[in-house]
Amino acid sequence: MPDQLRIAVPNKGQLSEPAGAMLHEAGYRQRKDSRDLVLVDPENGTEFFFLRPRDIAVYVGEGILQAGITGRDMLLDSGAAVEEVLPLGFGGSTFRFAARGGAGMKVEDLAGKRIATSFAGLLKGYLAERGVDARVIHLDGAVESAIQLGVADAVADVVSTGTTLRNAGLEIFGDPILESEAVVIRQEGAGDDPKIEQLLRRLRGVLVARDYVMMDYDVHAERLDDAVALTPGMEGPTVSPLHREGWVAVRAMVPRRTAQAIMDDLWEIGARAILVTDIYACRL
Ligand SMILES: Nc1ncnc2c1ncn2[C@@H]1O[C@H](COP(=O)(O)OP(=O)(O)OP(=O)(O)O)[C@@H](O)[C@H]1O
Ligand SMILES: O=P(O)(O)OC[C@H]1O[C@H](OP(=O)(O)OP(=O)(O)O)[C@H](O)[C@@H]1O
Ligand SMILES: [Mg+2]
Repeated sequence: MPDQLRIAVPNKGQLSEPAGAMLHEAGYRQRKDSRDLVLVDPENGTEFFFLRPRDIAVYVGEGILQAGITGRDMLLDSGAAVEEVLPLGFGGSTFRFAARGGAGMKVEDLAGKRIATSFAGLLKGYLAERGVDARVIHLDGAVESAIQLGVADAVADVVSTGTTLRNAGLEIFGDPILESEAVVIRQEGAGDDPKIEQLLRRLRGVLVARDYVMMDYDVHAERLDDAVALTPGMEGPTVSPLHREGWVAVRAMVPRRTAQAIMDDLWEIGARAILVTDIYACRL
């Protein structure tokens, strides 16, 4: 079926489960068995290919698959002809330098040193941009052992909580090399594709449904302007008359993160019957 949309999804690792969950929330079928390599979703005219996150940019860059989900760090490391089209808000990490604890190493000290990493392309690009002449030692993983074992003087690695580096007796130094998260990628310069646009609209809908809640409340009409200032909504809140004289009902989307604080403020201006509900899905 030539007009099927073909999408690459991480088959394992940190991005696999959250990527599957997000696609599921966006209305796509997801695999039941984590060993499945392909999943056909005929209702949505889409095929999902489960691949190593590191390889996804290659498949998309070669034009074999029309879009993929991978980490921004992996996309930049690959050097493939792909572009980021939508950040997805999970798989967040930073890519950082680290050295032996107490060594007090600085980025300027890296000249002439050996730096171990699994992201050689990304690191070489960063060093070249800053004119730092260091030797990059490319390892497949477990980079945090490289200093202890004497193969490198510093490492550049993925950091989330920092526990892995700390446990290896290493200390972060310098500014973050990169802030990464899971992203949707497409081939560079690929033209408009209505099926991709639909996928992106669905995923944006999931992001909004995760980040926002629906708030309903009643307030005296005299305080409506103050209330609207607290809950401006997307295009302005819906305001409906209430049977009770002088009162109105208001409905607006608000950020989930600040919902409790907004309820406190609404209460202060006399709003009552304040209700918050989840948004199951949306298209803005
Ligand atoms: N602890 C973490 N927390 C959040 N995101 C992470 C973490 N570790 C890695 N990532 C991100 O997840 C993406 C994929 O990394 P992952 O570690 O799953 O792949 P990998 O290292 O190639 O696979 P494996 O760990 O199975 O060898 C990268 O973009 C990375 O930034
Ligand atoms: O800062 P932290 O919270 O400790 O997380 C960072 C670690 O997580 C990832 O490892 P992963 O579990 O993917 O194992 P890997 O080394 O096999 O990639 C990454 O490669 C770091 O080593
Ligand atoms: Mg890993």
